[in-house]
Amino acid sequence: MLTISNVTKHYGERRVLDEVSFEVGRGRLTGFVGGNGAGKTTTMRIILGVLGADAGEVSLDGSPLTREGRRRFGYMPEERGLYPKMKVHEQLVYLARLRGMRAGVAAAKADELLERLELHERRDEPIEKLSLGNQQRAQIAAALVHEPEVLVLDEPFSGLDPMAVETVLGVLSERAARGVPVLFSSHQLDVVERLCDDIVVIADGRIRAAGTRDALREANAGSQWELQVGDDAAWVRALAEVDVIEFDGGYVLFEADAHGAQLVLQQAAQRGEVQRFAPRRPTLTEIFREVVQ
Ligand SMILES: Nc1ncnc2c1ncn2[C@@H]1O[C@H](COP(=O)(O)OP(=O)(O)OP(=O)(O)O)[C@@H](O)[C@H]1O
Repeated sequence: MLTISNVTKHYGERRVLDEVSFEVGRGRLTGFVGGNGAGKTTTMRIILGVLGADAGEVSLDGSPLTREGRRRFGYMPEERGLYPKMKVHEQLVYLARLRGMRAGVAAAKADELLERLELHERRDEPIEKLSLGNQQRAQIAAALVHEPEVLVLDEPFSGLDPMAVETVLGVLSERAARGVPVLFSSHQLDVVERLCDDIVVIADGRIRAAGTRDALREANAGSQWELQVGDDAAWVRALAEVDVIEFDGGYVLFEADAHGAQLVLQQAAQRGEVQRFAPRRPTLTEIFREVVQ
């Protein structure tokens, strides 16, 4: 497990990270979300050791990270930075070799990844000749080619079309399934919500929420409820204890306290078949709005 403990960072007088703590579990995809300037890139750079923290610690399985340990990390930086004139495959092999991989293994890994990321036909083209989406895939390949033990990716999905998002997600999920902690930042909350096991929300340099997706949705569930009955549910609108938000035939979304919700359930059961009754879980976008305020 990758553990970030009480990391604080200042730029001049400005505190851009304030006691940031969270964990990235093995075998899990963890989404790191926050608005522009929230502190995601700074945190990731500190994890990678590219930037020093003023205070706090990053450890892997309980041991503080060393320079040597970080060589086994895979990082896709925000500023990207492959060599524009170097051919895709050649570049991947070069990067893998820098991390100590033998030439033959590096070449095989590069081919395998290019195949997997559907970039194989471009293997001998210089990076600068690729479309932006394909450059992005090459960047992802560069972060993965040396079989890293930990993966940290800054906005890996930005600029990818929906098919490419699925392809990249497949590759990252495979790595996670092999026990690699995977942390990636994203502005695309719908993508994070769909893809991630765990979510970390940062705003103004402070962690506002962290945990499994389901636990976050549970914890931030308000007082909204959903009812689906076999017959018409118009009667719910007449109850004083309830505010109906949405109504469509047998479906009602309403707001009520626990007592009001029980009343609705009892009446629904007396009237006929209850097909579904549950608190409504908020979407990640709603949670995000709530916790960053
Ligand atoms: N080198 C620097 N010198 C001074 N301030 C910096 C520097 N790098 C980042 N900052 C500031 O630190 C804060 C956090 O920036 P950071 O890049 O970590 O945010 P982010 O969450 O990655 O944002 P984005 O989603 O826009 O990339 C911002 O207010 C930014 O202006």
